[in-house]
Amino acid sequence: MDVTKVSRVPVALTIAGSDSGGGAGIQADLRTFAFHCVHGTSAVTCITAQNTLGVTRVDAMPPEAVVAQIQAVAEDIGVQAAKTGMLLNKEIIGAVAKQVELLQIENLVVDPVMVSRAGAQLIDDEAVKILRETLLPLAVLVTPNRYEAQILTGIEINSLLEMKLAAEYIHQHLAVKAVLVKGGGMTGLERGTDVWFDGETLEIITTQQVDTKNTHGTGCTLAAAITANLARGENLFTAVQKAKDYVTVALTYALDIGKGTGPVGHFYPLLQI
Ligand SMILES: Nc1ncnc2c1ncn2[C@@H]1O[C@H](COP(=O)(O)OP(=O)(O)OP(=O)(O)O)[C@@H](O)[C@H]1O
Ligand SMILES: Cc1ncc(CO)c(N)n1
Repeated sequence: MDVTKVSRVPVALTIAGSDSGGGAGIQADLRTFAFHCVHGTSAVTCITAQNTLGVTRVDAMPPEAVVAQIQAVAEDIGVQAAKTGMLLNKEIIGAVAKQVELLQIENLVVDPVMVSRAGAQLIDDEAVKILRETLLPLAVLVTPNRYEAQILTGIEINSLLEMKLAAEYIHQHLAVKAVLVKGGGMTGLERGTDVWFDGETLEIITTQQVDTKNTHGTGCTLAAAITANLARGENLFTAVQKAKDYVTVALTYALDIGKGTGPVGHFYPLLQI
């Protein structure tokens, strides 16, 4: 039998927390990379005990362990694009930012995980400050949800207009190249509509609204799909548009598991083939 070797495969790195329930974090990211035929590598920042009902415990990794994982991947395998998710504390955020700079990791997507879907703040104010000062300036894109955009801007977001104002504010004041304010946490017509701003173009990115309660991991999945598309060489805006389409299909195939908010169906679109 002939042995076929894939000699060139794009590599993406996720720097994020583990979700024992398998719906968000590292688990969602690696499945999303795999769906996009991108080799997924990871640096685990924390271990969450989590299911569809919520998070019951979080254990942080030592920052040195996070650094060692990033270095092991970057120095040998190489990284075409990377994303950060739940970074948890200021020590891990600072250490990650330093490595991204040292190893010259380009195509960095920062999903600034700060608030749980239930509205609880996951990282303290000092960690938000370090994130703003050290990591955001290194990102090609930051993807806050409604609540994270509120924390980053101080603007209360209840409408599309306020999402636009927040996107403009984040670009102007936080030294990021581009921003996508996500609308999964909005109500009414804005639910599922995102706002993109790169300093020149403000775009409303929308697909059809999916009527499901099972939306766990949508944010991780979107950022991971953008990262995978960047690793494949897409330009940033196309990477975002394609990722938005992927999340919408994955939401359509969301899994009705557990008693709470189930995860999106990362591979279920394949069942159609
Ligand atoms: N019901 C829905 N219909 C269509 N798109 C949705 C829906 N809910 C979320 N989305 C989309 O999913 C993506 C993720 O946005 P969301 O605001 O849910 O992120 P998030 O709060 O960070 O997610 P999570 O914390 O659950 O991982 C966005 O593109 C958003 O528009
Ligand atoms: C580990 C982890 N990362 C990110 C999120 C946000 O969805 C979550 N719930 N858990």
